[in-house]
Amino acid sequence: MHHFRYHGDELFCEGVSIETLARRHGTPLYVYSQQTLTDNFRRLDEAWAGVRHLPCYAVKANSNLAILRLMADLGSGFDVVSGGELLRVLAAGGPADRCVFAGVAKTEEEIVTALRAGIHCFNVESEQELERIDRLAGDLGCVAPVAIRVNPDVEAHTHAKITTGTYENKFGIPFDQVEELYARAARRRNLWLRGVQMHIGSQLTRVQPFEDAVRKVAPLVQRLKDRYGLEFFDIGGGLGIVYEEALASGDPAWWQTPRGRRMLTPELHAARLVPILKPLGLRVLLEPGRFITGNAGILVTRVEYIKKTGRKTFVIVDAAMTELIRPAFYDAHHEIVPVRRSKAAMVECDVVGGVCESGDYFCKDRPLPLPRPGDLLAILSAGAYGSAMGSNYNTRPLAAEALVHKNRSALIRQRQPVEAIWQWERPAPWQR
Ligand SMILES: Cc1ncc(COP(=O)(O)O)c(C=O)c1O
Ligand SMILES: N[C@@H](CCCC[NH3+])C(=O)O
Repeated sequence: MHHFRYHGDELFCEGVSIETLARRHGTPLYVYSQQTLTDNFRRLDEAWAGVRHLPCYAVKANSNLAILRLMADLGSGFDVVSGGELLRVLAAGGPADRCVFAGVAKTEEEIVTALRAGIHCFNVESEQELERIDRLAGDLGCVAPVAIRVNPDVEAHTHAKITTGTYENKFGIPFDQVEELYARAARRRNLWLRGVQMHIGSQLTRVQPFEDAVRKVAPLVQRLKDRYGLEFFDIGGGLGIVYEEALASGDPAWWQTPRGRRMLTPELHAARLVPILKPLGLRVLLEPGRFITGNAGILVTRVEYIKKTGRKTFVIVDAAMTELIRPAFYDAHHEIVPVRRSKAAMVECDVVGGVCESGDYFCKDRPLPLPRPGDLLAILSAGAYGSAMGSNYNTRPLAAEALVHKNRSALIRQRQPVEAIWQWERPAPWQR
């Protein structure tokens, strides 16, 4: 269950009013519910109780230190995709030996950082990367734990920009080259073949692609395990969440939404995959990102102006694509609700930000109770790939973030001071 509810006409996160938070911290403001984050993690963890497993939270979804600290306290591992994400996890008190490191472009510096920290495993995405890791481990006099990321070439049936497991994508090693590559890797002296990894895409709302991929890869994993004594099979993340009826359905991933849309649940996901995975006798690693944080966060924004063009009604707000780029980038749907419910007439609106891009919108032609300047709106399901994809475009400071726990709230990221945006810039020496 997520914990964003109306009490009377006022929207709350757990026991704290959103209006109060907006007054205290200003807008645009991200607000996260600790209970929702905790419930989501535990729900997924319990769904997989039938097999030895470790959820490794995908840091890219939301990398705020307080959220990483919470995940570490819940016993999560971490999936990182850069040296920076690894250092964040360590800064948050997360254990290096529960970090898996994916990414197609790992630099020498990142690999050395990860080797020195003692990570659980590199998820290797090319033969050249494997050679590089082997050489750097030799230089450091250590052995590098590796898993090869398999690209199983299955269709994930999700948005084209977030599918990762076909040969059209840059990720992983083509399925039919994997066995050969393990054989070559086994001959290298500084590699420890520890597992196999895959990840087919994000925001999957059907179990079938997961099942297709796991069924296809499992026999290969069995052979590799027999040959090299592997410890784990990491099946990645990708569990989708409800976006379209986020508030009403009350649940981050529920079998059926109020309007009858069928969604994938972690229970169904596990129920279909555990029977295929358990006979392998390996620990199963999972890399959930969106499922953990997606519906645990909202973006609170204030209406600045209303503008009618004769063709459109624009609700112009103080958040923009710099705070939440998903609608601009993927045409993603995010539910938008008033922080204080009103009886205003429903009007078809475009809710837009102030960035100088026509693509800077949160919704188009959507019926909303027409707000007035000064009103607050909440953009829902914004906890994953929201703040984490924030940018300084148009010299806009990164938004503030607050975490709510029952009746308490804390600012877990202060709004970026505007001068901080240009603090590393300077005129060239020949300028005035
Ligand atoms: C390798 C890897 N693992 C995990 C994730 C997390 O995905 P999601 O947030 O969809 O669970 C991603 C992003 O798609 C990824 O690329
Ligand atoms: N950023 C994307 C998902 C990409 C997942 C990372 N591989 C989103 O907002 O949906």
